[in-house]
Order: sequence, then structure tokens, then C-alpha cells
Amino acid sequence: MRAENEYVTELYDHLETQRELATALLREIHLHDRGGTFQSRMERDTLEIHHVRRLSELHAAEYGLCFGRIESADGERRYIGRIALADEDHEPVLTDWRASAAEPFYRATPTVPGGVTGRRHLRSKGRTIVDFDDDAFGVSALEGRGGSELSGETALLASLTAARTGRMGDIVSTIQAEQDRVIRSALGGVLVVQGGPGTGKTVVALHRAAYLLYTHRDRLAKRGVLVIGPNATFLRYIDQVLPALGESEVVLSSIGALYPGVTGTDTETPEAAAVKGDARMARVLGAALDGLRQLPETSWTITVGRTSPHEEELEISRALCERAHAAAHRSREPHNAARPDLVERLSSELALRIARDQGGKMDLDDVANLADRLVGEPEFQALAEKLWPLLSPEQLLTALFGSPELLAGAMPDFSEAERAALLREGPGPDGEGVPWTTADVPLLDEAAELLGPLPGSTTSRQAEVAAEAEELEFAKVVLEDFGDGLVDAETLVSQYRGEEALRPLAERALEDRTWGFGHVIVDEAQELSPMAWRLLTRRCPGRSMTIVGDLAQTGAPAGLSSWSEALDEYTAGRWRTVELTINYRTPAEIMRITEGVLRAVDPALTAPSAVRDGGIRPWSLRIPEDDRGPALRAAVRKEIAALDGRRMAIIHAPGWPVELLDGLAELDGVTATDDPSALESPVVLMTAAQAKGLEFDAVLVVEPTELIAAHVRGVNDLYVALTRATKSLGVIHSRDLPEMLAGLDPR
Ligand SMILES: Nc1ncnc2c1ncn2[C@@H]1O[C@H](COP(=O)(O)OP(=O)(O)OP(=O)(O)O)[C@@H](O)[C@H]1O
Repeated sequence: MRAENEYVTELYDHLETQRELATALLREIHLHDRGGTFQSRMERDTLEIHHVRRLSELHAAEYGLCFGRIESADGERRYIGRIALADEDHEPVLTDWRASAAEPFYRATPTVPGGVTGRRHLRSKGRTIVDFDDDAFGVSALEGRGGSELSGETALLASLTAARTGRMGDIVSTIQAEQDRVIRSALGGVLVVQGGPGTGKTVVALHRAAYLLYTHRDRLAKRGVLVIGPNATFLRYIDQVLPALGESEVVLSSIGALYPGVTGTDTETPEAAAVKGDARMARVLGAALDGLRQLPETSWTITVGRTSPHEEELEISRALCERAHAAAHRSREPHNAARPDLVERLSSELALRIARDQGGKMDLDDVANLADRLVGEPEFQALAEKLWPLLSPEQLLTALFGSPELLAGAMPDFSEAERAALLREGPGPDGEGVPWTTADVPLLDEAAELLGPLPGSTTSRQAEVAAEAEELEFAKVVLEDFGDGLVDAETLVSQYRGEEALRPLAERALEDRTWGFGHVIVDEAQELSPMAWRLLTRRCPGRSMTIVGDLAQTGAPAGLSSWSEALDEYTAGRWRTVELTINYRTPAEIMRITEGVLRAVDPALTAPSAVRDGGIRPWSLRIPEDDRGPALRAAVRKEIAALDGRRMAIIHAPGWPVELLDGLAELDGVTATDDPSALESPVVLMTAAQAKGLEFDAVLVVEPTELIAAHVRGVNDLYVALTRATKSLGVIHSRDLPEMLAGLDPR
């Protein structure tokens, strides 16, 4: 232990030296005036970004800097840690966990040691090593003294049984072999990681992001990495992981936040969400757009030159309108960009007609001038607007959802009920005030593809103001961490104005709807609708993606029942699947209870095997139905009193009676999920959909029959709810328990 501590103390000395160096270099850059050529400014900015990144990496490495070492047959000893460090002679003293030289630390098992003869896991408190354990390899493994295929079992179990904090932590020190294979899988193509609950899909996906950025920094730093999670609470749950790994350039977002300027809410009915997610909606939007491009029955009449002495009535025949439409279609431009072709065709035909009517006295220039004048005429513009209205995506969707006729015309192959699910009493055609939902976001994005930008549209002033505020915030953070008192935040921002170098690239990317990310990671991917997949494939033109999920947990009405549903259309032949098989979260006692539920989801599915026993048998408690509210409150209150610092989730069916929910929410310590402080609260009240991806020390599932009955994928919801606990599970019910939960211990 003393030897290890001496070594690690030296490592911290090197870390300090590196920090001092990076700070000095940064200070030197700040000391220089910001003038010079664009080129030299760019070089300085690039250097500054490099040093800032290095410093944040060095700061992130402080906690648990070194966590293991391996020895190989030739006696070489290598220490593994969060970053790479070298001594004064540039000799490596610490190997970055992402480097290929660190791979054996994670991959070696007693049966397949791969040249490793010894592996030690170090556990530290602050800067001190407080414990270590050695995995058995070689002879000792053969003698049966070890034999576990788990790497660093003691450290792993200690981390798994620790009380949950409400935030996910990193697992660099205890990554298991099957997880490491996923993390280090090649960058290209689409990697699908299927795995049951608690197999580490989320945490592995995040470590993969860090690994990919480390290994392919040049390629990925240019385009950024996007991580998609199911909702804002989940993103908050995971948002510490990558910064703790020294990565701050990954963008975390949910589908509902992927369309700039809109934040989709989760207020959709399941019926509407199912229809909006249907792949046919892409065609529906095209048809709706067609429906908004009007044509006269036979003809329209417009009057031009009203303000001049030469007022004239012009008849616009249907045939002329059709020719104008055809001209716009021929341009193959998005709708808004095609309008000039329609205008050109219309105005030139009309100008020629007027010239002809005047007996051919006009030359070509006169005709062209006349056409230009026509275009400026108010009634001509109104005509163009009727034939080919300029539209924003918001306007297109508002028009569609607000008109039964348009819905009927654009959705002939949907049922009456499906069309009715989309109909809404909206405000005016500008779409202002319409609360866009998560399921609307892929439609808005699809509409934006069809329409193209409105002519003359630039970043609105509002967005500019927001960007400025953000830059200022970022500058303040930079200065707080590394500031030297020589420059203030405003000056720092103004030095970068126009060069945008202060804001991380990936963040800027998220504000640009047309940005193509270098790699996209999708978590809880089974929840995504076909329309959401279309959106994501547009954001990832290189089709370099990591998709993690569990088909047994699909709860969304338009979610997936097979991976090929989502992937064959856009990435046929370019996706590969790997499976994670060990459940690190849920103790064996709870997993046994879920067996029947999983069979009800799909008899072909197998549950991951639990890595440990929890010792607490899952229980059920029946409360009287006619006294449900008070009895439930009393039972929950008792559970809360016994928590002893642990965190608990109460999971109920969606659409539960408000009085029951309010009754529970009023109890001491209970917070509803839509409250931003929910993750820090000791007890959270939530639906299974909201609990997706999260975990708690204890879970209470109330009225499982209602969870099952709530919607078509209710059994999947029950499976999700039951598998959120790291320690204990209780079921409280007034209705009969479903047969599939027969294994619970009645209280
Ligand atoms: N190798 C590991 N070392 C330590 N902890 C681990 C390891 N693998 C997974 N875990 C922990 O197990 C828990 C479950 O991981 P995670 O949430 O990533 O699983 P998941 O497969 O995404 O689950 P679900 O599908 O149920 O949401 C987390 O607390 C995670 O930190």
C-alpha cells in the first residue's frame, strides 16, 4: 500500500506540474494583445482552446487519477488512469484508460488473460490509495483461487452497492470486458447495443463518446458528437459523466430539443404521438403542402396598375397557374426557394400577353421591365401567395393540424380516428403560442427540409441575444477556472465577437438545423419513432452512430419492436449488433420477479443475469380499495420513514387520478418529476416513461394492473418500473395482482 501511495503521490506531482504549465501558457496568450492578422488571431484562438481543454482535462483527472495497474509476462508494469502523464524525461508514468495500451486492463479475464499476468485495482479517497485488490491470473486462477470472470470484483461491487446520488457517475475504473468491447468498437457504421435493464448501456455509450473523441479527435472535433436521451430529467441524470471524463464538447439533447427555437413538451396523447411518429407522415407533409398551393376552378382575375392611369384587369386561367406550378416544381428546389420560378413564369407570361395585346409595340427589354413591374403589384403578390404561399415549418404544421379538410386530403390512408387525433384548435396561422410537443419536432424538421428557409431569413435578433448571453456565461466560466485577472468576461467575449471561437463547436452545431454531426449516440433508442429516426439520420450524414436500447422496454406508441424497423431504410447493411448480458443494477431477487413480466412482453426475450444478490426479497402490500388514498399515503409514509438516507421512486400509471398524486406529492420529501429538483429529492413520484433510464435505491410500484392497462405497451412499462431498483422493491396494490407478479412476498 505504501509503495502504491508513493507512486500515486508522484503522479499527482506530475499532474500539478502539467496544470502549472497549461495555466502559464494560457496566461501568456492572454497577455498578448488581440490584434494581428486574422490568421494569427485564429492560431492564438486555437491554441487557447487547446490549453483550456487540457486544463479542464487535468482538473477532471483530480478525482481517482490512477485506478489500476497491469503486469505482463515480460515483467512490464503499467499504471492506468484517467489521463496520460509522463515524467521529466518524457517517460510515460500513467496510461490513459482510452489508449490501446490500456485495453488489456479491461479485457483480460482469467480464462483469456491475453498476456496479462497480474491486474490490480486501486481504490482511493482524495489523493490517497486506501485499498486495492488483485485479480487472480495464471497459476492462482488455475488453482481455483479466483475464477470470476468479473474484473476488479471488489471495486465493482462496492460501486454497485453504494447509495445512489441521483446522478450517474463514471465507471472508468471498473469497465467490464463485454462493455469495453462496445466502448472501443470502430467508429464507422452503426453499432446497435442491445441489452436488458441495468447492463450499463447508458454508461457504456457515454464512455464510448469519450473514447471516440480521444481516438478520433481530429475528425470528430470538427463536426461534434451528439448524445440523444429520452427527456430533460434523464439528461440531467447523465450530464456529469462526460465532464468527469474531461470531455465537455459533447452535446446532450433530447429529440424534443433538436429543432432550433422549439422545446417540445410531453403533453401529447398516445394516439397523436403514434400518428405523428408514423413514417408515412413524411408524405403527408408533402401532400399538405400541395393542398396549400391553391389553383382556381377555372380562372381568377387580378387588377394591376390601380394607382396609375393604366389600371388593367388580367384573367389568370387555371392552365396558366398549372404552368407556373410546373415551373416551380421543375426547379427541384425546396418549396420556398422554388417560388421565384413560379413568379418568373407567371410574370413573364402575363407581360408577354399584355405586349401582344398592345399590338407588338414593345421590345424584349420593355417586356422584361413590365414583368418586373407586375411582380411589384400587390394583387400579383397576393396571387403568388395563393398559388405558392411562403411558409415556415410552424405555419405548415399549424395549417395542417387546424384544418379537417387539409388532414383529409393529405392523409387518405389513415383512419378517421387517426386524423382526428391530430386536429387541434390552434391559434392563428402564424403558429404563435402553439405548444409544440416532442412528436412535433421531427415533423417540424421534416417540414423545414421540404420548405427550405424563408427568403431573407437570418438568425433572429432574439437568437443573437441568447447567443451573446451564452458566450458571456462561458467566458465567465473560463475566467473563473483559469482567469488571471488580466481580462474580464465582456472583454474576452468582445475579443472573440464574430469568430465564435468561444463557444464549443458542438453547441453551435445544435443551433444549426442543417448541421451534420461526426457521431451520434442514441440512448433509449427503442423509444424513437420512424420520423425521429429520419431526423437523426439527417443530423448524421456519415451514418456513424451508436444506438443503445432494449426492445423489451419500448413504451412509446410509435417506438420500435425491432432494430431493423429503424435502421434498414437508411443504413441497410451498415449496422451491426452487440449484446450486453450482465445486469449490474438490479439484484437477483428482483430480476427473478421480472421473469414473468418479460415473458409477457415477448417469450423469446431473455433477461440479463444479475451480477449480485441484494438480500432483500421484493414484497407486495394490499391496501383496501375503498380507502385507497389514505391507505396508500399511510403505506408510502412508512416506507419514506424507513429510507435512512436512501433514494426512492414511486412509480404509477400515466393518467393517475390527480387527488391520489397530490396526496402523495404532499408527503414529506416527495417531489414530482417535472420539478427540476426531482433528481436531488429523496423521493420522486413518476410514471414508468419518466423513470426510463434512471435508477434508485428503492422502488415502490403502485397498482401494477393499472400500469399494464394504461396503454398497449403497459407490460413493457411495468418491466421498466420493476427494474429501476438497486436494492429494494415493493408493490402496493388495491386491485388483484397480475399473475405474472406471483413471486412477490405478501406483507
Ligand atoms: N462496469 C461497471 N462498473 C460500475 N458500475 C457499472 C458498470 N456497468 C454498469 N454500472 C452501473 O450499473 C447501473 C446501470 O447502468 P446503466 O444505467 O448504464 O444501464 P442501462 O443498460 O442503460 O439500463 P436501462 O436500460 O435499465 O436504463 C448504473 O448505475 C451504472 O453506473
